Amino acid sequence: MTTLITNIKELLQVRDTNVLKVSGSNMKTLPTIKKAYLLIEHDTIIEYGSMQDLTTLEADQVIDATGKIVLPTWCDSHTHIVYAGNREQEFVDRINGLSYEEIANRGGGILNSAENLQNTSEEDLYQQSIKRVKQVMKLGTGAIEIKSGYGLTTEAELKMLRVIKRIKKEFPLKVKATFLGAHALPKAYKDNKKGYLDLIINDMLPKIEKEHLAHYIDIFCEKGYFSLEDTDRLLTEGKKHGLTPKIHVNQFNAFGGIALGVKHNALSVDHLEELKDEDIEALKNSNTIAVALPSCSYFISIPYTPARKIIDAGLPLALASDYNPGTTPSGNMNFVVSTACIKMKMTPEEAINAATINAAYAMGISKQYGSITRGKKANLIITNPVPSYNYLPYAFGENHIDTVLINGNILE
Ligand SMILES: N=CN[C@@H](CCC(=O)O)C(=O)O
Ligand SMILES: [Zn+2]
Repeated sequence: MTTLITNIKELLQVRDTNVLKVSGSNMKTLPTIKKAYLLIEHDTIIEYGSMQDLTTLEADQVIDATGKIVLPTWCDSHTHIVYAGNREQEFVDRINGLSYEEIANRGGGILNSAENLQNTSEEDLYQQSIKRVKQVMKLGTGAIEIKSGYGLTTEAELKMLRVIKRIKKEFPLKVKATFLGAHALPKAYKDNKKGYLDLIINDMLPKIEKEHLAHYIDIFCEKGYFSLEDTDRLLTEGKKHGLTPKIHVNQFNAFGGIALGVKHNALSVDHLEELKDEDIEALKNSNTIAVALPSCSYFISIPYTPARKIIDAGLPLALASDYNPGTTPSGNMNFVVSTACIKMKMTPEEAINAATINAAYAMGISKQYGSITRGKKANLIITNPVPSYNYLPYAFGENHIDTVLINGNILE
């Protein structure tokens, strides 16, 4: 099966195979081809170029993209899209004056979602979660990382990871699974953090490895959750089971978690709403990418990750949704890109780079996803007719997507 897209107003993010992420001032450049075509064979991009160089219109399917922009689908490298129920009551509680921390201290927050999930069957959890997966695919997400972390018992963590595995099997988008057993201290271990970490290390990790349930290991390295010492121990143990670190860090407090992540060769350090100069220094000359989650800052009114400081220091930055029931009940990457431009002063070029090629890097898939490159997966967004790509983040809140293709197939 071949698909030819013709008359593309502008084809965005055209890259050579060897570009796996872009850093610093290079993020300001978004390579494009105006008046372009793109040819897909089965699930793969095989050719593209200027319309004037197109020699044949022969293909099983031709899509005329006159006036439209084509770009790679979003890669969402940080989500908690598998969860049960919602936390709309906490949303109202926060409007009425309670903070995220106060709600958590009352047994709400992550523990609230964990209780709900523990009482939800695997089938029900799957059904609730795939509604959101279908939604984000329509919004242009073609690859997604999904974390566990609302189970907090061996049984419930494995349930979450099996649901993620099933999503991976049943849906065409690329899925990477992350084990986040150390998301919060469950009630049963309120005064026994060591006991809970022992449970994760001695019981959960071997089972996860045996069933091949995760690629990455995460921990909420934060005051009131898990310390540097806990993080060091868990990441060391996780790596023994073949899991690469990707950690939640510097969301509310900066106390050295980024340097620790870099020490463990973490693929990404995520959140970074609080950032010190030494954190920036720690990231320099590392393979670890910073991931910002602007929808989380928006929803719970915390500072935005200082993107300018990160990029202007020559570092790469990725953007992700953080889709979860507590701090970000939205997986809309179009909103993430707009918000990064509006609130974090990222240029449209930087934001699109951050949500495609750099986001693919942050989930370890940039060899196959995140740019328009011969041989990469044909995961594409075709927009409605728009004046330019600047219009996409500019006219925020409006759906600019006409068609999404995943593995070369039009999403119905
Ligand atoms: N900060 C830790 N984890 C999630 C939120 C968890 C929750 O409140 O349910 C996050 O990334 O924002
Ligand atoms: Zn998160």
